Amino acid sequence: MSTPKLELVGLKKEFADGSVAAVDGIDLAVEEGQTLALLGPSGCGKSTTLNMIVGLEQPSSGDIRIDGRSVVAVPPGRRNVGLVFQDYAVFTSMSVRENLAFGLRVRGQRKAEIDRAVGEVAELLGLSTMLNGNARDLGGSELQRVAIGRTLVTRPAILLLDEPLSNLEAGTRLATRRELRRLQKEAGLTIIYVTHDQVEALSLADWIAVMSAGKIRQVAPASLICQQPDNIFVASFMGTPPMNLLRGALTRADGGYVFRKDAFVVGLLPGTDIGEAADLPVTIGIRPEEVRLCASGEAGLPARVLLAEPRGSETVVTLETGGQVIKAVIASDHRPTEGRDVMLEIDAASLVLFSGETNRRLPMIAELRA
Ligand SMILES: Nc1ncnc2c1ncn2[C@@H]1O[C@H](COP(=O)(O)OP(=O)(O)OP(=O)(O)O)[C@@H](O)[C@H]1O
Repeated sequence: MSTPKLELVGLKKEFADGSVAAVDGIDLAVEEGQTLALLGPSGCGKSTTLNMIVGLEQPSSGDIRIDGRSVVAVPPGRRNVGLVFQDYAVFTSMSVRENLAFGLRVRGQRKAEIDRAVGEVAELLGLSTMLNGNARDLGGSELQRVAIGRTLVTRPAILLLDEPLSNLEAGTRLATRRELRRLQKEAGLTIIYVTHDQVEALSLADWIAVMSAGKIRQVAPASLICQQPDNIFVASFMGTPPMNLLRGALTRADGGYVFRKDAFVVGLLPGTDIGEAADLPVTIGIRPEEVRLCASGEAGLPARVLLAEPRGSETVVTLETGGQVIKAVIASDHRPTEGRDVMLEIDAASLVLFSGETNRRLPMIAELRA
């Protein structure tokens, strides 16, 4: 296996005045050319992690390796890591060109080299026609691109982006997101992208690391993390709306198992062997996208529609079934009326089980079946 571009090993940060660790022993590897999103609620330790990678904060313990070499003792300017904050850090008294050239000029590079590097980065970021304009005349998206460009001209081995889109309004944010995606593909950069916005993380990153309370709860490909959360924290954090989580018990039935919570009963695939989980308390995870409303006359679980909230082509439906309240996401053209009785179907192969004791995912039923 190749050496990861960046590796965090048991990385920990305790601030002098705090009783809890802001970053509590995290392990993470990012391969060259990958974009990894560090995703988690406010205060979970994302920025502190970035600050340690770039060298603005010193770890309490653990190691940071770039290309296999520890950089903990290397001063920030020599780590070859670029950090872009949400506040653009652009000099509004300067032109775009001067802003882009700044980092190379302070390093004493020759004018010809600076011009070439600035030209390349401006081209990559779609700023070529704006080079002579003043930064104070730029809009939010352009300012953010200049901020990224100022970092890119120094050719960082790793680019760290800390909530780079959060100061932009919705329309500009979408456009800048597309620009970032293109940049990342064209320049083959290794990027760590900090955000609390999962839609942004899912659309920009190849891998997602979900953080809470200073710890990494799961690292998984963006395409898998919603379907296969490792634990209840990730299951309840990912997805809009997140997975329905019901705590109940498994009992054996007809050579397979059923999950029961009061009057809510759902069968698991017959013949599924979930070993130690049998007769133990479990939490079942039902993705809202896997709850289907049956056509009229079709048999299913009886339910009542409590609420139907359209959001464009999809509608989030809140249902009461067997004494439980669950959410379903269905196509808006099949939107049911509030208060109506319906039948629903839940695909047994899509259910996710968590141990009631450890809150960790038990082997996926779908995996066992494969
Ligand atoms: N310089 C500091 N001194 C003391 N505590 C700090 C310091 N910086 C951060 N913290 C604390 O460490 C924890 C993690 O903060 P951090 O800013 O890394 O989280 P975050 O996930 O980036 O949050 P946000 O999304 O709000 O920026 C918080 O409890 C915060 O109050």
